[in-house]
Amino acid sequence: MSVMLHRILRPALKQAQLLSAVKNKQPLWRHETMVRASSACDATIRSLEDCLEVNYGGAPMRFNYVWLRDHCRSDASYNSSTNQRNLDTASIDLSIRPDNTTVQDGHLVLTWPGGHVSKYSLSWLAENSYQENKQSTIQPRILWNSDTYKKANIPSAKWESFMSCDDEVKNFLRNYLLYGIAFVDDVPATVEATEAVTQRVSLIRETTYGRMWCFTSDFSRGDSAYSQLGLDRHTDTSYFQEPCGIQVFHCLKHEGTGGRTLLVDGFYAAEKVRQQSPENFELLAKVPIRHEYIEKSENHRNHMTGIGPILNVYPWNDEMYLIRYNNYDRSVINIVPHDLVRRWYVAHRELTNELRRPENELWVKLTPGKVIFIDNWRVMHGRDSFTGLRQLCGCYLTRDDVLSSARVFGLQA
Ligand SMILES: C[N+](C)(C)CCCC[C@H](N)C(=O)O
Ligand SMILES: O=C(O)CCC(=O)C(=O)O
Ligand SMILES: [Fe+2]
Repeated sequence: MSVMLHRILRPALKQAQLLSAVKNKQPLWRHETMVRASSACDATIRSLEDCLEVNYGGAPMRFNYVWLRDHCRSDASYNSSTNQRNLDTASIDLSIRPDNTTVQDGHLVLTWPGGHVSKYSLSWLAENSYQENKQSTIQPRILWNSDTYKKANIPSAKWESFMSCDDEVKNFLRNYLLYGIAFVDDVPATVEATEAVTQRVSLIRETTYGRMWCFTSDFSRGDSAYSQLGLDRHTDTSYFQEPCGIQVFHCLKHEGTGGRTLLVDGFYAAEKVRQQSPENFELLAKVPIRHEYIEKSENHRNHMTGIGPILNVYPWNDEMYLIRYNNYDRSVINIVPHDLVRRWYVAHRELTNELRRPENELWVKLTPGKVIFIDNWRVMHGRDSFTGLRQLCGCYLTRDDVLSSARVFGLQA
């Protein structure tokens, strides 16, 4: 029974399920939904040609013999204090089969030729079976447009508790993972405080723009961000082979008009394209596009390029994980045959139309004290043109470290 519960909760929660789970404060994540098998002897085993079939509550699970030997958790094979493998996988006979197979005390026990014994808890096997994982999402998300984001009424974290209380950081990260944006309020309007806030969740990713950057419309760099011009929705550092994962902004000062920040959930728009025109979605996910940053000024010389499709999708479950969309920084298309080029422009237009629907635009005015974290692999940002002195500080964060912090809190990322 407990195993069944585990099986029902764990696979990819769909949008509606996610929303109602959030509302009812039910567990959303892998670690929170894990339910251990209580009964020891409800498994049956069948030895097949190259795998073992384990029947343990849900759908039959199949484990390849080499996989089983490779995943042995005995001290000789695995160091459970460092969580690293000791075993040399290349030493396993690829036609290995166990001499003996039994189930004892909720564990599968295998004796291999030569006498080595491997034990696996049945619940661990259930968690790690292909049958359990094939449909699961790596990153559950709630896709939004302006209306649904506002209706969700997500609270901002507050500086005082954010700096002192881990639960506040956990809640903040939960929202960040689900929506791709999250706010911390009441932050002192300084670069130092902004840096301190980011260091509660991650390491700062230093780039050519610096570690913490503070910029204004002074044209100090060869980029339109350093002007008073409006900027259409885009993701940053599209010209990196690995675009920065997270962007942090804090407006320290604005004496003038305009300059609101535009936010658009790129995955929401791209999923619309996937539903309406799968062939266009596929073009955007396959055709390689180069982005480029060429800067040649007195103080800075840069030539960065990043090549990849606009939409990046995990091949095993079709889940989107990265959108690279920046029409300013998109470079020459010269590695795509002309007939594909035409079709790509049609697909790009459809995505752009979705991204530009007014109902998808969330506008916020960043004011001193309000720090925003933006998932730069998912949510686009832009701004209104503005007048007067406007000073923005912030930084990029290393994605791996943000996700690591989230996992340490038991969140699924
Ligand atoms: C954020 N900061 C002002 C430091 C840099 C802006 C980089 C702008 C560039 N066009 C891009 O989209 O990547
Ligand atoms: O000025 C802004 O609000 C944002 C500019 C921008 O797109 C950037 O700095 O990445
Ligand atoms: Fe930007």
